[in-house]
Amino acid sequence: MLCLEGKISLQSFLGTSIIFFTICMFNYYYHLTNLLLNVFIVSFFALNLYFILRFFYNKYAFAIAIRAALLGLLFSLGMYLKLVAPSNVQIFGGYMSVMALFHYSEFLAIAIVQPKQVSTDSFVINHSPQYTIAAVTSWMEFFIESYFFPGFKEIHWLSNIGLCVCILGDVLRKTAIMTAGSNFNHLVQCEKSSDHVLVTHGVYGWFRHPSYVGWFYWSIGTQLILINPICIPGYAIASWMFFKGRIYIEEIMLLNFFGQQYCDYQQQVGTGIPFIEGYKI
Ligand SMILES: C[S@@+](CC[C@H](N)C(=O)[O-])C[C@H]1O[C@@H](n2cnc3c(N)ncnc32)[C@H](O)[C@@H]1O
Repeated sequence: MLCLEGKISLQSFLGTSIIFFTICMFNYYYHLTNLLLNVFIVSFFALNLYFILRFFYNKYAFAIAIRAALLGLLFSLGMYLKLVAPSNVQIFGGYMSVMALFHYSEFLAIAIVQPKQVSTDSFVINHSPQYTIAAVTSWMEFFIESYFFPGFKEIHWLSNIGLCVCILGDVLRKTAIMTAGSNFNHLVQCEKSSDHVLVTHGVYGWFRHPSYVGWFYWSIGTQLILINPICIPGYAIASWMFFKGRIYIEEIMLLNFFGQQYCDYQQQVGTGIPFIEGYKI
């Protein structure tokens, strides 16, 4: 059974996705309004969402509902742009949908496996200042290049490869969360809880850090979608450095928790991210 927070988020995400996508498609097929007007209509509804949700939900539920609803709106707006925007902007629509789906499904996955710990942080929207700076930098690169070299952003087959990388990365990450279940936590745990067990089956039999492997490739995939020649290597290097540090710290804790059992696991299974060894005794 999905917890209350999960249900609220699902209703809000699906509600706005379906409503806005239907409005956009109706407009698109019957040529009722043009693209810019549609973007304006969706933005106007987004403002109204605030008041509608505030009316229905208490403060806590509202904080979840508004985030999920806005992500649903971003998801549907992205799909719409992918279909109807000028050719050099279409790929930004795909990027918007991928981002929205990733952040919403992070929340939903935690709501399923860790219902007692789910909070607005579970959307990982404001993961860290570096994450936000990286996102804004990639948007700037996209729009500058799309203005000066529009043809460059029309290599759709390349962008679609990025889309596939993102989908596979996200599926791997969510599979890892589901496999680890209540042992999974967005924050690296420094104290072992009594019910924490070492997971080594399923995707944890392929890689020691499958959710990081998925996130690593997903992050590079987002830049491939945007065909951002500067951010593609930039994201690869930044993500690699981030996960190298994260895995090192996490494995010190895991060795403390599970001792020889974790040592044996390290011998049998690699981290999954190229050239990252983890912490070895
Ligand atoms: C954000 S999760 C990441 C899990 C793992 N590194 C991955 O990439 O799938 C971090 C939490 O998972 C726990 N964890 C990591 N690997 C684990 C494993 N194989 N079995 C059980 N718990 C694990 C850690 O103790 C930490 O609190």
